[in-house]
Amino acid sequence: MQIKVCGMRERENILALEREIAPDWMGLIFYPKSARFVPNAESLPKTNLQKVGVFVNESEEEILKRVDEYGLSAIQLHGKESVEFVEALAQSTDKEIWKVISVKDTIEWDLLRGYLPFIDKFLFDTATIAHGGSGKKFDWQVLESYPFEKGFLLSGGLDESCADEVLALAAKVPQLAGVDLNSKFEFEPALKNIEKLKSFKKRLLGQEEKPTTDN
Ligand SMILES: O=C(O)c1ccccc1NCC(=O)[C@H](O)[C@H](O)COP(=O)(O)O
Repeated sequence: MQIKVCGMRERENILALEREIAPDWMGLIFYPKSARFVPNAESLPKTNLQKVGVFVNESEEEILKRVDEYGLSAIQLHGKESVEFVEALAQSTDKEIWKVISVKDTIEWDLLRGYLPFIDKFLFDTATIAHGGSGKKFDWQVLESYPFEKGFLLSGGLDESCADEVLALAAKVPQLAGVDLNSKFEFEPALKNIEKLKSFKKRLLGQEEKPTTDN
């Protein structure tokens, strides 16, 4: 099960994330209206973490510029990007492309089919006017009918208490490849609580120490 920690920006916090959590992915948000917006590359520390850039209805030119500038390994499209847009982007880059699906109540699976040849993952997040970072969960039951082989990430309001529920869903839907953690693990926007992340990771990956008994 992969872990993505999204909305990182602060130098020492990123270094602590790498040292203490070593997630599979670190998300950098390039949507100017987000409170977690990353304005420039200079303030970020050097890190070996794989970076995914989060974009909302951004132009291909701007996305590719950020890919080079920030050394992104993946591109997360978090707006209303069409299949045609994603196809063109896939022809211009060898980086992973993740398409976000914003979930209200139901998902029309057939509408997603067109993205499949051009993306590496779907990411399911809660629909919100701000596009992301809502801290709200959607009803994960809709994912139980996920019809594709392609892996996906689960996002939207995940918190410390979710680990068992995530594992239960993964047992039913093995395409669930990982989780995306954000606002429920923050002291303030873009400043993550490393201890909370640590305890969630232990629970999710089954490394939690079991209490010992005396007999
Ligand atoms: O987090 C933001 O501020 C944000 C704003 C606009 C578009 C995307 C944004 N975040 C992208 C993510 O992938 C978040 O991790 C995802 O929305 C879940 O956030 P949360 O509900 O806070 O766990």
